[in-house]
Amino acid sequence: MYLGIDCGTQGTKALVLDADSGQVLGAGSASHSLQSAANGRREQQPGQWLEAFEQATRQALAAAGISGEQILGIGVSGQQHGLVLLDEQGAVLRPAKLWCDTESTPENQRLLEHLGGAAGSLQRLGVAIAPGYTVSKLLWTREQHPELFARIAHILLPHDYLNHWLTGRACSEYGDASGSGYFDVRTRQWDGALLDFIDPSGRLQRALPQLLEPDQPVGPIRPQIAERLGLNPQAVVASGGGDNMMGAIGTGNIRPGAITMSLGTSGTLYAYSEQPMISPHAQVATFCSSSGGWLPLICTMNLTSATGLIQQLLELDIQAFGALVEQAPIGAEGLLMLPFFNGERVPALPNARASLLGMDSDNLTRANLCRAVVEGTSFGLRYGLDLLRASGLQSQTIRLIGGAAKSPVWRQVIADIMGTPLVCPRQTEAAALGAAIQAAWCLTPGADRQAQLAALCERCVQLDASTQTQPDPARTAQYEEVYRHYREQVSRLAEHNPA
Ligand SMILES: Nc1ncnc2c1ncn2[C@@H]1O[C@H](COP(=O)(O)OP(=O)(O)O)[C@@H](O)[C@H]1O
Ligand SMILES: O=C(CO)[C@@H](O)[C@H](O)COP(=O)(O)O
Repeated sequence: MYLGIDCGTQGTKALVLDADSGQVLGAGSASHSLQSAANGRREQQPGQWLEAFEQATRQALAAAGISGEQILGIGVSGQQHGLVLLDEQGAVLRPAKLWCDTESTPENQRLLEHLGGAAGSLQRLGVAIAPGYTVSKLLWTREQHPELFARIAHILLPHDYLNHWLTGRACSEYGDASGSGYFDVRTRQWDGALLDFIDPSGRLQRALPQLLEPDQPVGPIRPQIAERLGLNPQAVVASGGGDNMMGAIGTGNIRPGAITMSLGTSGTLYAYSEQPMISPHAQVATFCSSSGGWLPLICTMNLTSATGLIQQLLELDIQAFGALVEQAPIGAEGLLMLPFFNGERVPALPNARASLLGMDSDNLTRANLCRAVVEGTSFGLRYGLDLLRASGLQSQTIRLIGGAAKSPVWRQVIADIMGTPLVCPRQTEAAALGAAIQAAWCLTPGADRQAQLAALCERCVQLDASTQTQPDPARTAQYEEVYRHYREQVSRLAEHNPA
C-alpha cells in the first residue's frame, strides 16, 4: 500500500493506493486557510500543512480500513512555486509566499530585466520567469525582511518542505525545481548565478536542496513522524513533486498525446513532451516532468479562487452555484467578467484587477453573475489551450481533474469552450494519486524505469466513462463569439495594465 498526499492551496488530500490491484482504497482531506492582502499578498503557514497532512492521512487510512503499518511508501505532491525558508535548526522563518502571490511582481520584473526580458530568460533558463515563481520571493524577502534573510539555511518548495518534515532531508526534484525560476530546465541544474545576483555572498546557493531523480527516494520516514501519523516506521518517502507534475502521472500523461487540465484553485493545462520543447510564447512554461521528460504548462491564477468569491458573495453552496450557472444562457445575457482578482499569469496581467462588463438593468442577475465568472475563468484556459496548440502540442482529448471537475456543469462548459472532448479519471484527486504511483515506482526495482512507470499508470489510472463529455458544435460556435469579445476586452485591459 502507498500513501499519496497532495498539499493544494485550499486543502490537503490524502489517499491510500493498493498498487497491485490499482485500486484507491480510501481518501481523506483537510482544508487550509489563506492570509491575503489587497497588495497581492497570498501566504500560508506551513505548520497548517502539517496539521492537514495528519488529519487527511488519518481519514484516508480509516476510510481504507487498513493499518498504517501496511504503508510501504509515501509520495508527496505540493502546490508549485511557494517559498518555505528554514533556519539552521530547521525552523520556518516566515509564512510561505505562494504561487498566487503577486506582491513580489515588481521584484520579478527587476529580475526579468536582469535576464534580458522574456527572451533572455527563455534563452538562459528555458522559462520566462513570471510573477508567482519562487525567485522573486527571495529578492522580496531580502529587501523586506533582511534580518530573516540573513538566517536562511534552507530554501524549499512546499513539497520539499513536507519531505523535509517527514525525513529530515532537504531535497528537491526536477519538476518542482523547474518552477523556481533559478533552475535551467534544459540542463536540469540550479542556476546559482541568478541566486548570486540576489545575494553575492553565496548564502542562497548553499541553502539549495539536493536534486533527486524522480524515482529516487528522499529516505525513510523519521520515527517520531511515523508515530504521529500512525504509519509504518519503515515507510520510504519518494521524491514527490509539484502538483501538476504529479497530476500528469495520476492521469497517465507520461507520453506525448494527452492533455491534462486541472480545475483547482488555479487552472492548469499541460502535456508531456520528450524534448525540452521551449515555446516562443513566454506564457507557456516548459517545466520538467517528474517522469523523465518535460511538461509544457499553462497556469491561470484565477479559477475556483474566483468562482469561490462569487459563490461566497451570493452565499451559495457548490450545488446551488452550479444550478445557477446552468440556468443562465451562454454569454450571460451580455455580462462579461474579466476575473483577474489578484492579477493574472495567463493572460499576462499581473497588475490587473477584476471587472464586470456589460451590465444593464435587466441582466444583473445571480444566475448571470455565476455564469459570467465560470465563463471568464474558462476563457483564460481557452487562451492557454490556443497557446499550447500554437506551440505544436496535440490535444485530441482532455483529461479533466481538480475539485471542479466533479461538476457536470463545469465539464460541459469546458468541453464547449475548448471545442474538445474530455473525460475525468475515476480519481479526480489525480495529484495525490500520481504521488502514490510515484512512491510505488520508487520502490519497484528493475532496469526499465519508464516501462515500470507506464505499467503502474496502466494499472492505477482508470478513466470514468460516465464523465465523458462531447462539445456541442452549436454551443461551441456561440461561445466563440463571447470569447472574441473577452479577448478584445483583455487587450484593452492590457493597455492600461502593462506587465
Ligand atoms: N462537487 C463539486 N462541484 C463543483 N466544484 C467543486 C466540487 N468539489 C470541489 N469543487 C471546487 O474545487 C475547489 C477545490 O479544488 P482543489 O482541486 O481541491 O483545489 P486545490 O488543490 O487548489 O486546493 C473548491 O473550492 C470548489 O470550488
Ligand atoms: O502555480 C501553479 C502552476 O504553475 C499552480 O497550479 C499551483 O501549483 C497551485 O495549484 P492548485 O492549488 O491550484 O492545485
